[in-house]
Amino acid sequence: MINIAVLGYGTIGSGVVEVLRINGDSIFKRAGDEINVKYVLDLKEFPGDPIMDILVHDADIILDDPEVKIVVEVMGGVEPAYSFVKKALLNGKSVVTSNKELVAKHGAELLDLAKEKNLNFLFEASVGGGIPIIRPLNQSLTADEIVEITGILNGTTNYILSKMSEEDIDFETALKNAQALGYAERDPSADVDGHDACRKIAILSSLAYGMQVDFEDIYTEGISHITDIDIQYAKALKARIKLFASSIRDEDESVYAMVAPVMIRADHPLYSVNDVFNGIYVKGNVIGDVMFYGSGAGKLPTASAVVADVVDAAKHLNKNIWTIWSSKKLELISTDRVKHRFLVRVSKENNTLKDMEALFGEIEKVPEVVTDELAFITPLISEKDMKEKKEQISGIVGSVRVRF
Ligand SMILES: NC(=O)C1=CN([C@@H]2O[C@H](COP(=O)(O)OP(=O)(O)OC[C@H]3O[C@@H](n4cnc5c(N)ncnc54)[C@H](OP(=O)(O)O)[C@@H]3O)[C@@H](O)[C@H]2O)C=CC1
Ligand SMILES: N[C@@H](CC=O)C(=O)O
Repeated sequence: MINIAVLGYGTIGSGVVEVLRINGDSIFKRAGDEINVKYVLDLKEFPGDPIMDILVHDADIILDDPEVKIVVEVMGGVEPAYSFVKKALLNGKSVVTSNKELVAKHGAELLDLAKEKNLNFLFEASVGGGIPIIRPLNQSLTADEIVEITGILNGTTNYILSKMSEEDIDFETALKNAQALGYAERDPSADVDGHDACRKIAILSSLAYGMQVDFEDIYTEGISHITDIDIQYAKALKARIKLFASSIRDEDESVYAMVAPVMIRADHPLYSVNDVFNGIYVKGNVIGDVMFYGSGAGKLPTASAVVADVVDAAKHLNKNIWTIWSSKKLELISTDRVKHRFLVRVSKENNTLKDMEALFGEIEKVPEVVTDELAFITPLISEKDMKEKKEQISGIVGSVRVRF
C-alpha cells in the first residue's frame, strides 16, 4: 500500500479523492499497489464527508509522517504551497501538483531538488487540465527540436468567448458560470487578464527549450477588452476570437512568446476548440505538426491528470524521472518585430477610410457592424509599427490580431 496525502480539498482535491474511489481497482493494477489517501489537509471542515476521518489542519502532520510517500498539492498559490512542497521533497516524499503558479515560479528548483533526492516532482495537470502535454514533451517528443507551441491554454476564457459568440451570453454572466463550474482561478482576473495562460506557456516553453522562461518576460494581453461588438465583427468575417498563447523559436535559436486574443477562421486547427476545451499545437523540426485536445479545466478531467501523476510517482518511488528544465534563464526576444494583420475599429467622426489607407497602405474593408464606426483589416504589420500607428489615430475604438 502506498500512502499519499492531498493538500487542499477544493475542486481538484475533492476530484482526486473521487477519481481514486471510482477507479481504485484499475489504478491499483496500473500503479502495482493500492493507493491509500492517508490524510487530507484543508482549512475548513467538511461535515458529513467521509474525508472528515482523515482531515487535518496542520501540514506538518503530513510532512513529518514517514509513511506518506507522495504529497498531492492542489491548494493553489505560491505560499504556503512552495514551503509545503519543498519540505515534502526534503523529507523524502515525491510531489504531484496542479499549481501552475508554483510550477512557473519554482519549477526548475523543485525539479532539481527532486532529482537530488531521487524523488519526483510531477505537474501534468498544471497545463491543459486533463490533456497529456507535459509527459509528451518530456518523454515522447524527445527526438525533436521544438520550434513552436501555440495553444488555447485557458479553459475559462475559452468558455467565456465561446458563450459570448455562440449563445450571445454577456461576459459577466459567462464568467460567473465558469466560476460556478469550478473552471476559474480563485482570483478570476488571472484567467481574464491572460496571466494563467502566460504561466502555462512559460512552463511549456521551459520544458521545450530546457531553460527557465520567466513568465514575467512574456507579452500578455487578456480578453477583458473584447466586447460583444468585437464578437459581431468576428462573426461578420466568419471568424472566432480565441486567446492564444504562443512560443516560437526562430532559426537563429531566438525565442519569443506572447499571449493575446486572435481572430481565426475555420481553416485554423484551433478554430473548433470551444467551451472549456483546450487545444495545443506543437511543431517539431522532425515530426512536424502534433495536436493535443481535451478538457482544459474542471474537477474530474484535471483530477485525472493529477492521479495519473500519482500512479507515475508510485511506479517510480525511488527513481527520478529526468526532466530537462535548467534554472539557466532563456532571454526572450521582444515581440516588437512579430507581424500580424489587425482588425481595427475607428470612429467615423474622426476618420475616413482614405486616412486609414494613407496610414496603413492597402487595407481590407470589413462589413459594417456599428453605424458610427469604420472597421478594416491592416496588411501584415509589426507589433512595434502597429503600436506607433495606433497612437496617431484619434478615435480608435479597438483592435484585434487576425490570423487569416
Ligand atoms: N479548477 C480547475 O479547473 C483547475 C485548477 N488548477 C489548479 O489547481 C489548484 C487548485 O485549484 P482548485 O481546486 O480549483 O482550487 P480551490 O480553491 O477550489 O481549492 C483549493 C483548496 O485548498 C484549500 N487551501 C488553500 N490554502 C490552504 C492552506 N494553506 N492549507 C490548507 N488548505 C488550503 C482551500 O481552502 P479555502 O477555500 O478555505 O481557502 C480550498 O479548499 C490551483 O493551483 C489551480 O490553479 C489546475 C487545473 C485546473
Ligand atoms: N482557471 C484555469 C484552470 C485550469 O488550469 C483555466 O480556466 O484554464
